[in-house]
Amino acid sequence: MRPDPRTGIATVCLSGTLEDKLAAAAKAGFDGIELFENDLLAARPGPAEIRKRCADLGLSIDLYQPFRDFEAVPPDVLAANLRRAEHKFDVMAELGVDTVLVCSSVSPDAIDDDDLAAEQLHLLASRASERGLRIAYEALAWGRYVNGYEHAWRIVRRAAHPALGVCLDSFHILSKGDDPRVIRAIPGEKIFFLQLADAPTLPMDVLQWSRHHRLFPGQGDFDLTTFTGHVLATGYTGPLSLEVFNDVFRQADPYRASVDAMRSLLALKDSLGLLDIPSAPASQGYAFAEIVGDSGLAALGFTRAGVHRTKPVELWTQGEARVLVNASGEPGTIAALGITVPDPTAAGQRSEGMLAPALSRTAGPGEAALTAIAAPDGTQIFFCSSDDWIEDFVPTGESAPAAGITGIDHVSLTQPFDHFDEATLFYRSVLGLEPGPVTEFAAPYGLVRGRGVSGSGIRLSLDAALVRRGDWAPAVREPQHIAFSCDDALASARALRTLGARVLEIPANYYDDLAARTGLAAETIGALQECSVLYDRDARGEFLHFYTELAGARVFFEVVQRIGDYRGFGVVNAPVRMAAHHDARLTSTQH
Ligand SMILES: O=C(O)c1ccc(O)c(O)c1
Ligand SMILES: [Mg+2]
Repeated sequence: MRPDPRTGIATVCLSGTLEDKLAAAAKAGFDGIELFENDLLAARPGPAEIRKRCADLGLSIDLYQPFRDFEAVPPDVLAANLRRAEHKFDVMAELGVDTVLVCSSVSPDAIDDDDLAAEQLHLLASRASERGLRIAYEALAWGRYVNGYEHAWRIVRRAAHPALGVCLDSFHILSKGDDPRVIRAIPGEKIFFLQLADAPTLPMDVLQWSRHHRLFPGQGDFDLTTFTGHVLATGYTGPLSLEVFNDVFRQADPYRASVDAMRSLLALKDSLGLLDIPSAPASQGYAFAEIVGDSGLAALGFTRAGVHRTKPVELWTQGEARVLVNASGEPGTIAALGITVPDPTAAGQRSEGMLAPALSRTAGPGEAALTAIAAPDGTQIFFCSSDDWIEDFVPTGESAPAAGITGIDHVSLTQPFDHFDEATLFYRSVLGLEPGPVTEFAAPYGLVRGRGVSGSGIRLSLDAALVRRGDWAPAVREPQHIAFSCDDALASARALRTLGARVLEIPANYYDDLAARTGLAAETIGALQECSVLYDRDARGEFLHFYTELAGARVFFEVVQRIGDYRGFGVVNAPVRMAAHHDARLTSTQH
């Protein structure tokens, strides 16, 4: 195995005072930091004291940043810039940091002349090296003349000073679509620093994109595994350091954000084969989903198959679908998911390696001891091997008429907006689920962002309200739901009605539009409408689905039929579903 690179995080990623940021980064296990100048300027302790604070916390200060608008300027500006630099060098000496990031100029004073830039950077590097310091030159994607890393490297090569190298920042390189393979042509010892950031693909101004929408690796659309692989292939031995400007992270609890950040580097290292932990479990699907409170599952054709030996929990089954109904806990929530994996111990070790909080469980004598972890939204995830856990339930011998439900298709978990990206990365890194595309839609009370994460037998749909809501929107959290699979949605909808289930009624307007949109035969539309079944299709197949009204305070059920290889979740229909649920909620509270 290759040597394990050190980890770093820029203080600009985190919220709070500099002291808060340092404490959080150290507690999350980072080896070092990039000290962002503004964080130093606003701090009460002086540079020497900060140096000591970092040393006490076991953090090295790996980079001082940024130094702006230095190169390729007229002589009078150069003199002022060198004066400015000497002052920074004094501060760096006190801090005990040896590398300063110089980002490419955005100044109107700058001149489009690589020779001049090289000459002046050479001068700066000589001044730095007299004091044992180094200059890492970074091309900002919006630099006035230098805005690509190959250009920055050409200038560094031309300057030919041992104290001058490049700083590579994945955002500036990948946001512009530059080819990262050329990195391999740079000698590792000339890469003085590596900054890592992911981002969603957004067709917008690159400066705004960079300053507000960066994400930790694995949360966005960039391929950071390949990118980092190129950098490590050069022999680069510096830290993998995160530089993520993100409005949400900058308001978040800095420790929680630091753990999320550290998880992103662990997952990145894992994807590069640099981590010695078990790989993500090859799950075989849902063992169970657990809800709290009265569920109305009987009307869905479920049988109360067992009662737990020691806990107030019932096992309800239909086909391969198994739902645990827990009488204790916060009513109307999805409390837990059970996932069948080949090796629960290995899955637990991986979870621990990815910083997932382990839950301690009390198993009675002879009961299955399940490995459990907590997802960011508090949902408990149990790793089950085979179906041993079912032995914990005493069979009731009851049986009830079924409604064609065959299993659990997916579970939809509503996320607090601020933890949406954290949740995606959590499921990706801990369970190996692959995120699908991000979708956004206008729901009755605002925009909602949704994203599916799925892999071997497990599908989760995550969604979050896009902006914080004011007084107008109802003060309820969006409900969560379990979607069951079936082979014939129309037949199941009819069976459920017969059993007395409250199927969510869909307005006629929806079916008018559906006819126009799909060209489905009138009889088909009529049957869908009669059963309040919604419809979607993609290039791979079709999707028929319907919903129940809210069963508890925050839980409802969906029944879905996938035809062909349809991979989505019927997101186009979500606004209609949400409006219908809201209607149903109003109607039930008025009665
Ligand atoms: O947005 C900026 O100004 C900025 C500063 C320093 C960096 O390393 C960077 O990538 C961007
Ligand atoms: Mg940068």
